[in-house]
Amino acid sequence: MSEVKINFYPKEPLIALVGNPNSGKTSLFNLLTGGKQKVANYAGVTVERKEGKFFLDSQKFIRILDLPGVYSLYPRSLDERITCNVLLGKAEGEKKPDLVLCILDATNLRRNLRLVLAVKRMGLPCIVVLNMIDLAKKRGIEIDVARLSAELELPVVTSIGVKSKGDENLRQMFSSMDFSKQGLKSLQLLEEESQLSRVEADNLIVQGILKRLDLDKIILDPLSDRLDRYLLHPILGPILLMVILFLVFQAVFTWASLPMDLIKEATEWLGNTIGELLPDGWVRSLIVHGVIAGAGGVIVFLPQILILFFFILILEESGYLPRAAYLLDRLMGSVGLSGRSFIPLLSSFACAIPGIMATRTISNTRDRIVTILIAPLMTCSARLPVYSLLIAAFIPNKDLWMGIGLQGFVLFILYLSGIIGALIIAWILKRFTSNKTQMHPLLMELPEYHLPGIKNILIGLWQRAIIFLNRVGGTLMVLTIGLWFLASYPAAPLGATKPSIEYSFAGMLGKLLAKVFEPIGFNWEISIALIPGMAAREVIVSALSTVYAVAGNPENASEALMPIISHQWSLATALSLLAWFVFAPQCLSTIAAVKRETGNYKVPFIMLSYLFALAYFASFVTYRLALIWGLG
Ligand SMILES: Nc1nc2c(ncn2[C@@H]2O[C@H](COP(=O)(O)OP(=O)(O)OP(=O)(O)O)[C@@H](O)[C@H]2O)c(=O)[nH]1
Ligand SMILES: [Mg+2]
Repeated sequence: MSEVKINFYPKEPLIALVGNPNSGKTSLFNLLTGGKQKVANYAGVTVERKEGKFFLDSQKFIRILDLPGVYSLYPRSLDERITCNVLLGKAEGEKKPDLVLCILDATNLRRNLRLVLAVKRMGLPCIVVLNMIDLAKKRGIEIDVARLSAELELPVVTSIGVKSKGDENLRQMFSSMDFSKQGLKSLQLLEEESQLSRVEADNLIVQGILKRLDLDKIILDPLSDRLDRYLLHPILGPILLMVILFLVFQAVFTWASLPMDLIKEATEWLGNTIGELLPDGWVRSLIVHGVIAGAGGVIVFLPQILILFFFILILEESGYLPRAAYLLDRLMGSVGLSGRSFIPLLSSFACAIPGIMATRTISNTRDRIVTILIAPLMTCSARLPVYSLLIAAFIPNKDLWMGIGLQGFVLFILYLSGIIGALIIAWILKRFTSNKTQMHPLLMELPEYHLPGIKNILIGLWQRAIIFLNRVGGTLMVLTIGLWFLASYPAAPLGATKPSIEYSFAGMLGKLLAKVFEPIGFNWEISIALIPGMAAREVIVSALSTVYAVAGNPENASEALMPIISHQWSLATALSLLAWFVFAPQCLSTIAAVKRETGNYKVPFIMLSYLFALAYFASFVTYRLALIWGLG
């Protein structure tokens, strides 16, 4: 039977937001539609098309599409192709837009105007939006909007993407427009020319316009210039980058301790109170051992995740991140990657999935696949609870030097191990895959420094918290309850001498698995917890809480996990488990995302196998060395 594809296009008018990367399209999209898409101060943040609604009145609305930024309409990478396909009406399941909003960075008209000419040439109705008009004014760039509109033969409005009523002019324009097909006049199509001459011709046209509007002087931002003299200095720059990262990890431990203690006390209190209220039996065991011990064990790490993201968001919004890419370009080049891979790898510190999606900005396929393969080695936020638990239980909280704590230092080393591992793997992959394409030098735009907006940061943190809590309430809860069941049944036989969990399904399975993991120092409790931990890394924390709660002393049901493991495990085991989590692919959604983004099973299969092998090897070496040093 052949498949019949039916495309259903909603009848509402469709507006597409098009513009150079980092010109503020997503900021405006969020303002117009009330959306909460990711905004950050570097090129290539948006890599998918996103849809939202703009309501003209209580019933009528316009559909608005946010698109990846493009420099031209000759796509080089996957994300640029998405935009071009939408404009050409070739995007799957989407009609040709009825209107295009060309979003321009008003401080850089020279580059931005070229795209307007290209869009105009496509024959789509178009409105030009001069965004970042606040920055332009501050820098003394005065744009005569009426004259620009006359020059372009297009309507022009100004906007501020970061101010709450910054989209007012656009809203007014929408409300006065007739969105019927006849109401939107298409622009005249210019005749076809060869590509090169067209680029040259466009440059001349833009130059002419700028000259007539008295805007042909290049006015740079003096502050960005001055800051870059230090932050991009060949020696000082990398040192400052290291210091910044190091301080972030210190803060993750020191700032979080108070809120973490509060959450810990609250969960213990809740566990004990509910434990006392409920009669002894399976319901009490499920709620206290399964739900409260499991979820409480993980929620306690929320403050650390938020502190980490607070810094990441500030670095993103300020415009420092692409500078870090620039600083690390040579290092990345030495292992065969371009600085283009930096932003996707950096996104992977939040979670490998958006990182893998961000590889769409990499035009070279081999580079893209290598970046996808090493993305899971960047320490994602789901590892933080695991690292944090083990560090707090096994690494003494003492000062190394001048207020620098040992715990923060170990966390820094763990992050670094992932990065070094990734660089080594990239280098090996480069040796074994033929690379016929030439290395391209990094051509990346350095945006100007902005003061991060409080609102954007708060929205970003809020979203992170929601993602984390949803995972705790969803996947984690289901798996924990499942594990509680396996750990509680079948019940121990009469006259049993050992803890009941040892007679349960989980106990039996754990003992079987322990044979595989014994050489790297994992006991059967860890072995069993690794299985639900495949769904998501932080699940191992709740799984361990549940396993030990079920196995533990029923009198003190909600005893915290930390003191238990620090008693029962050797330091060698803890270090080995840390090494395991640096490398192991304990995340099924990442594997699924790789399959989706590469379209085949080969890459996810290679990823799973090499990561497991690497993790086992790293844990084995760590464990054996620790034993030799007498840490067993
Ligand atoms: N001062 C100022 N900053 C703005 C304005 N509009 C956006 N920004 C900032 O500019 C940066 C880029 O904004 P985004 O909305 O992510 O840009 P984008 O065009 O969607 O970028 P890509 O998705 O990478 O193509 C962010 O740091 C915003 O906070 C504006 O009008 N004024
Ligand atoms: Mg965007």
